[in-house]
Amino acid sequence: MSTLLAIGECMVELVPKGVSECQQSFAGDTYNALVYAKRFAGQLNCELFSAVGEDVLSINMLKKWKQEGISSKQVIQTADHNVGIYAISTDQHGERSFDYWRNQSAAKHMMELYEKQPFDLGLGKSDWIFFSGISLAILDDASKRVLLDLLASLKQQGCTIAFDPNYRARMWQSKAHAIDWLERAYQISDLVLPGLDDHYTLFGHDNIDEIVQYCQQFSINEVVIKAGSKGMQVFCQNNLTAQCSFNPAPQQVDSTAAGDSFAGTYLAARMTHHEPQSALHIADKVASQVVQHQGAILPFDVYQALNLSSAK
Ligand SMILES: O=C(O)C(=O)C[C@H](O)[C@H](O)CO
Repeated sequence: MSTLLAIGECMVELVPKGVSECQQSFAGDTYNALVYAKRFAGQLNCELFSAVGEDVLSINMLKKWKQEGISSKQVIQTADHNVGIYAISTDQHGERSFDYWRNQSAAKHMMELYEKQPFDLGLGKSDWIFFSGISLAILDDASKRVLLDLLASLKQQGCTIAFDPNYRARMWQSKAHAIDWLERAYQISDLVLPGLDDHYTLFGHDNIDEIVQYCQQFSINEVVIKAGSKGMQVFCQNNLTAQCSFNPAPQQVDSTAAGDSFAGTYLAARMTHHEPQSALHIADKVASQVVQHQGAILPFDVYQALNLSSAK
């Protein structure tokens, strides 16, 4: 059984319902991707490397992961910090924005805790590892370095590294700070999933070709570009290998996790030997459904109704 390890932070997710109630679940970009990977390819062993607290919400979170089939063997639990929280707001077009309560979260300390950990967490047993710009942004710079060094050594041991830049401006000191770390991440990645919006904001790239050209300075095997209304394209060893035109959802309710569901499904499809073209179509289908529902994770029955088994 192949293993996909995601690295990052899962939080309590709140969707306010009126003034005094919230729909509560658990989400965070790399965790979201992992859930969608597991749903698409149940045969994969899906694990999250993170840190959580010992508070009641952290404990519930671990129970939820279990229900989703996500392993928490690689999770470090600490009594010193609690789980982070975020709340989703949506505008009239279903575009989401987030408020965060995560400055003191356990996940921010995951690399310090990892270095003090007396046991081998067995991260090197992973076949693929997925991390994001948010996985880096939550860490202080010294911990970012520890994480990237760890990933570089896991890559040497044979793990395939996948990275989604997932830029969140307010989590970085400046654009230059984000670019510096993002480029270090690109340098060690085998597969990347850049979005045109992020590349436009950070580098001024305003089309797919500019992103492809920029990526040529790194030795990335597979570049999966999400360009919104300009569609999606996959480049393997710099050659256009697959593409999919923009397929807007009939109604967008909440854009949360559109990119994460796409990334997780794409990775799971590639890990289970789908060609890029097939992986792209399936991932797009999942993302179009995700934006029609509130919150990051689709209810299981809604996911099942997508009937992706015919694509397997
Ligand atoms: O913004 C973050 O850090 C999150 O991980 C929350 C959301 O689940 C994620 O951004 C959706 O893509």
